[in-house]
Amino acid sequence: MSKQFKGIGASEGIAVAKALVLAEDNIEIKKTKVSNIDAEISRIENAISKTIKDLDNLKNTTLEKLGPEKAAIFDSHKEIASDPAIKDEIINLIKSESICAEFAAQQVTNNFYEMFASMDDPYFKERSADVKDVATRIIKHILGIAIVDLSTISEEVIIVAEDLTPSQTAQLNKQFVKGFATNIGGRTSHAAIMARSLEIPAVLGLKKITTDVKNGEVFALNGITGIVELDLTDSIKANYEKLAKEFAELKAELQKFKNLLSKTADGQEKLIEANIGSPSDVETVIENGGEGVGLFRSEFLYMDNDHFPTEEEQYTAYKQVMDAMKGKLVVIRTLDIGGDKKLSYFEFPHEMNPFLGYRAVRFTLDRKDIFKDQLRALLRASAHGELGIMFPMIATVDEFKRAKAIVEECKEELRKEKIAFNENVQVGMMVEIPAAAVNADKFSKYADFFSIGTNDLIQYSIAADRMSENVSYLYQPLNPAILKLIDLTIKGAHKNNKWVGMCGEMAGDIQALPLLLGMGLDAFSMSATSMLRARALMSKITMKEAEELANKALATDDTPEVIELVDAFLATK
Ligand SMILES: C=C(OP(=O)(O)O)C(=O)O
Ligand SMILES: [Mg+2]
Repeated sequence: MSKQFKGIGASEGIAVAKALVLAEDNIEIKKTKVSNIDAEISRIENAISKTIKDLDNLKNTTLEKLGPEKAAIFDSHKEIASDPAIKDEIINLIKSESICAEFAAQQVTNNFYEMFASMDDPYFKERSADVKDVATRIIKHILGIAIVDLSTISEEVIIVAEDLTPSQTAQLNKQFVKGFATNIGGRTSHAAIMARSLEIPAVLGLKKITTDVKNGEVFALNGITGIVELDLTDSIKANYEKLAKEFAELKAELQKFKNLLSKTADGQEKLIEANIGSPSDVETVIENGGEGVGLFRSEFLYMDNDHFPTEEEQYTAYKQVMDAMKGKLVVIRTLDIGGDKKLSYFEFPHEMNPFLGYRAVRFTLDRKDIFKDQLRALLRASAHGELGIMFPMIATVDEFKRAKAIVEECKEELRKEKIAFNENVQVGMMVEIPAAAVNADKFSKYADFFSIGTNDLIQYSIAADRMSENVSYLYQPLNPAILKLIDLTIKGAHKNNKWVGMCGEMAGDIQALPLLLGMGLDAFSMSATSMLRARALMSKITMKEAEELANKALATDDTPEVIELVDAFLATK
């Protein structure tokens, strides 16, 4: 019998290969008293300069292999290695306690590590891994321990390790490293980000995979499901090999769609776009052939900050996205804060139901000062491409009109200040509250476009918290009641010749795609890695068959019937 372990699928793909288990760096360091203090100081100084040299080399190879953004990790490593505070503390400890350099280095870097690791903020938690990586390198240099170079691997393996440090991942050669499995780490750890850039399948957070699998043992890893399987029988192994081959073929097939327009089989053009949370996400959008950004969740600019970002700070971020998208439509949503999205520097009033409370446009309409900083930044960014400004959580026509009036007020200010902006910038709204969906034909008299936010629309329509496991059985995008609200929204927009997109997760759902096409959705905005699959499927569907399917689905009584219809339809594609 084979054995299965479940971890976090952090980078898609399937691999079957021999395990290369990396031994943990358990370097034993004794507290040794020394008499020659100067000699110890030169040992630490030499080790730090060797470390900095290594990091320069790693930065250069990463720059060549993965580009500037990934190489930047080694700048932060270099900052740690050359931090005078760390070096001075080590030297002071050597002097005050007359101890050896390695012990002092371990002591000081451990303090920094623990300080970062104990912070609540995930950013700093992850920086602790950087401190550890740099510290290990310095200590190995002090002790003259060889630093394993993973770039020399010359047979096909899956690397198994406690964690993979950024410097280790940067050395991996895709030709031989077929995957990696680690005890710790999650989807946002460095190892995960690197794995996705290198397109190496990875399963992280497997807890004790370094002891579960033996060095040299052939095992399988599925980066999509997060499953790792050991003690493979011949037939299970063959099945994984088949899946790996199919995955590789599918990926190659999808690449063909990268530079194609999104079209149905009968030539109806649509837009397939991406949702992003920060300017750095744009790179992946372009790599995956995105035809625009359908949702930039601007709240991340506010959440990753210690103050409300200024007009200038926001303008810089928005302009960066506009420039990178080179004239393709970029829809930026104004601040959608409140609910579960909190700010460290602002206290929201305590409410019984924060998701139904003071949030998003309800907050910005109340805090015109904060709203205007954002709107001015957005208008200024509109001069650099094709921008859509979008308001979240609009519930009434009056709210939309009030928000739009503030845009007009900002435009007037900018005109007076002779600051450039696009006079015809589109101003639209999210449809994520049932009241807006039901009356979409009224809203579309005023809004230039809609984007359906199904993540919230579903939870508000079915009264099922999108976060609750207990009621997840109710949270069904394919519920015919949800389809009816989507249909009303699309018809309501088209009645006044406005376009309508979708930026909730449902837009990237393969089962939903034929139905959305059939109902007439114009733009589909999803995670960047789902775009090519959606474009490929779209190319196989005619509008006529999609419309017939949607009509049948709208006439059903409940979700299982819709699923049955869609699955039968997809089986023919
Ligand atoms: C896209 C949406 O917004 P968010 O997930 O940010 O609430 C939505 O509600 O569908
Ligand atoms: Mg929402």
